Amino acid sequence: MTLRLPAHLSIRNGHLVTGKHDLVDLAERYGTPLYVINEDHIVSNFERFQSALASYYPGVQILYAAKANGNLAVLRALARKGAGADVFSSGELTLALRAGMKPERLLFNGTSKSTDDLRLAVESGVRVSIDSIDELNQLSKIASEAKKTVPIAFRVNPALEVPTHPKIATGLATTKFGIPAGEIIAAYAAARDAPYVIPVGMHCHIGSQILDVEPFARAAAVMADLAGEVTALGVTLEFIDLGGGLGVPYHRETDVAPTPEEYAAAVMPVFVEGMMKHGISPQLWVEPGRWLLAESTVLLTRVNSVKRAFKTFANVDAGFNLLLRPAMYDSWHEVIMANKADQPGEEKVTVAGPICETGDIIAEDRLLPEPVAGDLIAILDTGAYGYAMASQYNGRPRSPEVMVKGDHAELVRRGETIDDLCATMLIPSWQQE
Ligand SMILES: Cc1ncc(COP(=O)(O)O)c(C=O)c1O
Ligand SMILES: N[C@@H](CCCC[NH3+])C(=O)O
Repeated sequence: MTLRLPAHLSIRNGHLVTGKHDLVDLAERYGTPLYVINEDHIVSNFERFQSALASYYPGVQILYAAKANGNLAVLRALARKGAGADVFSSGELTLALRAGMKPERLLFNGTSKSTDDLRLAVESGVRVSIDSIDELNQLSKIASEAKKTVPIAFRVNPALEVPTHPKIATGLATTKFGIPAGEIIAAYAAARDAPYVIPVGMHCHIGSQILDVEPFARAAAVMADLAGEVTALGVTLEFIDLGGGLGVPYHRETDVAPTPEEYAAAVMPVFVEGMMKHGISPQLWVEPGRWLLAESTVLLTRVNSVKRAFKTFANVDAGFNLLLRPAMYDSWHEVIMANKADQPGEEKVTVAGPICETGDIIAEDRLLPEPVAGDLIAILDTGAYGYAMASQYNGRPRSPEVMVKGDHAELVRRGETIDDLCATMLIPSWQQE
């Protein structure tokens, strides 16, 4: 089996290597489990995504979906290239600002923002994507008290079916996301009349891990039509945000994933024609997360023991505490024996995590070199929604993250310790005698 490896990975002296860095050496140096992020790969993905779109339309702004991995080093790598961010909480908003992103390039998304969230949005000068009329009224009140005008967008629910896992399809009529397209004009009219908010944008996001470009083109058409209607209402749209969602080929042998160029070729003519038809030229914003990050990162995990019982289990030190996707969405991640990367697969191996749950299986029945305790397994394509969804379940401190760039390799998040597990806990007074 020859896998199509992500561009930053190669095999040298039998070891899996990212850029110039031997992953077996990095695991020795930093211990396992360990996330290893390749910054060069992220930056080159960013540049490629941006130029694919910019070749059709001048005002393109990429807002990285910070939920994919909110590490400051990742945000900063992208901020230095001019990225903004889609932020979905006060935490993500603050991280993006601390990473150096400009407030006017941040869109504060979310279906359920608290009063504190809305206050922070007003204070920090970001754009806010509003998800209901109730939220519009709350924001208007808070902004009026602060006497500060807030630029807003509405999140449109375009009622589109998309081919992806039902848990990550966000543009269906029945999901919790957005305002139905049929009610959007009334929402802009309300915003136009509400004090201290100014409608300047329109937002949608139809779902994630979408491997077909056609739904994105349909969403662009819906948005262009609505933009025409909103403009007729007297609103000046400064941006239209088509969200993220472009998928990656997790099944590296079989998945056919659209490139950013194919995405652009499907979406941009629809978008550009719509803008010309309505005589407007807002910026185009997009919010990729997975496409920028997924392939940049491997999760290294050590084999603690091997058990041959019914099937061959390689019991490793990373489970769904560190990579939830297989347990949550039955997701597929390729696994490679990083210390035997040039050896052929000989045995069907099930890579099982250390968590006390039957579902804690990272990869099932994969042809790998015969495993022994001490082997190092690399789980590929774990840069998006990997560490970001990690937990301390089963009393397991979260792993470190290392970033590599050219010759450099440095920790960008230290590993938690067992003391960290207790650090936020308090013993109640009645237990202290
Ligand atoms: C509002 C919003 N924007 C962008 C994204 C990023 O999606 P993806 O990582 O699939 O590009 C998401 C996640 O699905 C999202 O909810
Ligand atoms: N967490 C999901 C993606 C969610 C996208 C956010 N709306 C995944 O791992 O695939």
